[in-house]
Amino acid sequence: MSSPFLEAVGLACERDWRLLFEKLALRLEPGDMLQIAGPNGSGKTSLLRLLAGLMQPTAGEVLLQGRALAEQRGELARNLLWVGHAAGIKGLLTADENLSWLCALNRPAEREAIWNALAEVGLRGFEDVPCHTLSAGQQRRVALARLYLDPAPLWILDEPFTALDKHGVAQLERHLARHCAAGGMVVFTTHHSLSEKPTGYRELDLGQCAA
Ligand SMILES: Nc1ncnc2c1ncn2[C@@H]1O[C@H](COP(=O)(O)OP(=O)(O)OP(=O)(O)O)[C@@H](O)[C@H]1O
Repeated sequence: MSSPFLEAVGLACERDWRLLFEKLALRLEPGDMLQIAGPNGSGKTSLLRLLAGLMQPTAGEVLLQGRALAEQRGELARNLLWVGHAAGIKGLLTADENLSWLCALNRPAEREAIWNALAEVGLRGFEDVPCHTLSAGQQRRVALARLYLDPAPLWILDEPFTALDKHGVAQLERHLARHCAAGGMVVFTTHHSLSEKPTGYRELDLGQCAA
């Protein structure tokens, strides 16, 4: 039997000497969408950071295609797109410049592709203005434009719906569902309840896994 795309085994996470969760297991296969739920402070962001290889677990391990994350740098960058809670956007750079350098870290993107992605997220006409002049929702949209540029199969998204208006929320829900329908995978946190759930949708409630 082949390994799952992403797997967590016996995962424990301690922060500031507090055990947030332990013995946590999960598996992700193409088409899966996993929503991490739970109260404030239950460890949702911490779990996403563990799955993205940005933090080391207190116990257990995360495997990407059967191999420990820690052993995989190039594969990780090719397979995984991380969009954190903070939009990660530099205020002095334009939307175009922000996306150029964010993409350059993994897969450089052509200017035309960047402008098309910005149009997809409703930012036509805002490509060349410094991001500090954009609203919070528009800055979030700049960060989310990466979901139209990066072919990584696994998206790990921390509170992607934050600051989006109703139309933006609906559009992002559709885009995530389409990604899963095409064989991609999404792991995300949100306090928002999805109105569109693909077949592979599951929820993991950290409130129920508290140590
Ligand atoms: N950088 C850090 N250093 C030490 N402790 C941290 C750090 N970041 C978070 N924590 C602690 O870890 C716990 C879980 O935080 P985390 O951000 O993972 O929770 P969360 O479920 O995502 O919360 P929220 O719903 O408020 O976003 C909290 O008690 C928090 O104080």
